[in-house]
Amino acid sequence: MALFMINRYLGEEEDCESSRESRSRALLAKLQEQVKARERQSISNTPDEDDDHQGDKEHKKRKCEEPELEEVQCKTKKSEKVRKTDLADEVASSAKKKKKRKSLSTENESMDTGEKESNNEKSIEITETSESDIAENKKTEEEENKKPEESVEPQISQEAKTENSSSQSGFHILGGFEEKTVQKVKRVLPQWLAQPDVIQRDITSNLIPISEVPGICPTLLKKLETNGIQSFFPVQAEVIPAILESVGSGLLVGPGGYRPRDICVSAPTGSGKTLAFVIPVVQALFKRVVREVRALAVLPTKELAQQVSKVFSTYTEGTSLKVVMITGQKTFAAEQIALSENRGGVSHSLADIVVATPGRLVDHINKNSNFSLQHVRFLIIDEADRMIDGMHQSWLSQVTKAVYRSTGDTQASVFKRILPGPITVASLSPPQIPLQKLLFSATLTQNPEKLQLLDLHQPRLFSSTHTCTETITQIQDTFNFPQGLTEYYIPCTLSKKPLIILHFLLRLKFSPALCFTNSRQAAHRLYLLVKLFGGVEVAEFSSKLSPGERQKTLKDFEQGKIPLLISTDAAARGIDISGVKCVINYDAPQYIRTYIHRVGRTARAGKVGSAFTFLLEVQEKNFLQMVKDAGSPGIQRHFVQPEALKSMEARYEQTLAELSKVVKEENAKKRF
Ligand SMILES: Nc1ncnc2c1ncn2[C@@H]1O[C@H](COP(=O)(O)OP(=O)(O)OP(=O)(O)O)[C@@H](O)[C@H]1O
Repeated sequence: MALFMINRYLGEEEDCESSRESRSRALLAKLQEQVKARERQSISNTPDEDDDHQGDKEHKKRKCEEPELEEVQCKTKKSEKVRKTDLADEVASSAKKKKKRKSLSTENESMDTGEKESNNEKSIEITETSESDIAENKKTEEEENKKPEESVEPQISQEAKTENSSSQSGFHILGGFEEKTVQKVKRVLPQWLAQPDVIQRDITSNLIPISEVPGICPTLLKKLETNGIQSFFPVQAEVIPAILESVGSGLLVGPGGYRPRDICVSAPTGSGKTLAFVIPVVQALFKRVVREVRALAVLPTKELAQQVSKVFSTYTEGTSLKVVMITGQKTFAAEQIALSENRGGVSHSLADIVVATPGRLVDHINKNSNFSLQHVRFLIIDEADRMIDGMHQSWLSQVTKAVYRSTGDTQASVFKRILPGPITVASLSPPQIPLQKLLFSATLTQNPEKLQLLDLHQPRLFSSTHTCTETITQIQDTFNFPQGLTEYYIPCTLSKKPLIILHFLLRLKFSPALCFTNSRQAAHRLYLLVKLFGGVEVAEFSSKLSPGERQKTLKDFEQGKIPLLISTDAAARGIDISGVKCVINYDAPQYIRTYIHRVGRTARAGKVGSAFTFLLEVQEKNFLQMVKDAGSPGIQRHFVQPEALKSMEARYEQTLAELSKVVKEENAKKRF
């Protein structure tokens, strides 16, 4: 029975060593045969002019082959790495002999020599004569790796060609200028990232009745039905049983006494990721006896924390489980009171589930001595890619410290927590409460280096973007877009942008519409312009508003009181506003992740929606390439006829004049 599993990142190098050695031996034998044949041939040949030349060639070839032979012999003995070093040594020693040399730096060279030189620009040496040896050594090395079974004949004739051409110029240029098929650099991902559990992207045709998903308790099934959930979305049907399975042995020990695997989920915007963690976490906590903070959900913004806290509260309602939100919306003291109480001189937790923003969470860890994370079983990181980017705040290391903080209690507790190290018999005894990380995002990075920052334990990935290692050639991450989303771009000029917005709202009745700008100033200016133009109710949403104002604005927009909401990226991530028919990127987003989250405010939960991006001529090429590379199913061109805007132009000019007055007034007010 396997006691534990060791994951190795073997990549493509797996088992290459022995096959390379046998290939090297085969090549060596062939080369030796070849040399003997030529020797025989040269003895039998009568010397005429051509033959002399041929003899010269043969001599040169042999000369060229000698290092090749040596090299191959070396190869049979040494590993790939050592061979590379030998080659480098040969280059160096040959270089010493020749004094005249030049250095040429070229990126093409690195492509030609494939993996070996793919990372850096290389310095290529140009010498008068014997660099051909080096070149041939290199070639042999390459060809040996590529097609070992081929005869050496083509190499030699190619060699002769190179020599002919070099004899005209007097020196050899190594690589770079011949047309060669360039090998694409393949990205090698660790197995858990390369082979995830696949989640279906199409929600509507993959709904699973809630009763068919195993392990959900009757209380929660009833609550789901009460909240209008008859079926689970694909991400929920996959992830809920996986989390429930990891708490199969109870809250205090992992399955079989081992630490459970961390779970990462990458699924499109609006695919129902929130319920995918709320349901299993709530069900797992039903079993708890003493109230302690056992689940901690961390989100990047107050609005998102509020949204998630609301879902937790819905499913814990009527139970003894308590949800507390710490985001800075209330005062620190008020949050302290909500988190714990002092009874008989001993602090008792009042929360089972804490939903927090990282800044406020760190404040409580450092300044609230009654706030304990020592019993946390689930650490939920929503919008995980954004949270990784915010890692410079070191919130995660502070949380980890707080989770494994020693109480100073010298009494040996059965469930004492120590920072987990490698799995050994000693480390498994006594068992301890495991900390399981649950990561969720629509744009989870596939960059192992970034994910490494989260210190994941044997992670398991659920992803709707299934990419197999063999096919991955690009470095950029690819993502899945919601099935019901139609993407458009609108070629336009700066001055026409506001008119097109008005045309969309007033004529085409594209509402409710959520319009994104790249800055607070731009959002405010556009808001003023549309308001002054008249004919459509409009509101703005940005960090300029107070949390209360932001909440009210979102509510009014959701209720249909405001058909157009102009926002910064403050509303781009995670915000779930039902019924948004259309997203307009008034300013094209700079990053693909921003684009995916912005357009993901529509076409949610299996519904349809459209996204329009205004593009200036200079932006078109790069933007369309970025969207294509990210895996977009296709972005269509939508052209707005200038005639369609004509009738609005006079009023628009007038509005612009009014706008400059209003802006001046506002600026003057700010000064006083
Ligand atoms: N099984 C379900 N049946 C019906 N509606 C659901 C179901 N699951 C989730 N929803 C609804 O789908 C909407 C989107 O869900 P949620 O906000 O969890 O998406 P998400 O994947 O977290 O999106 P984002 O990546 O943008 O944050 C919500 O309004 C939610 O109530």
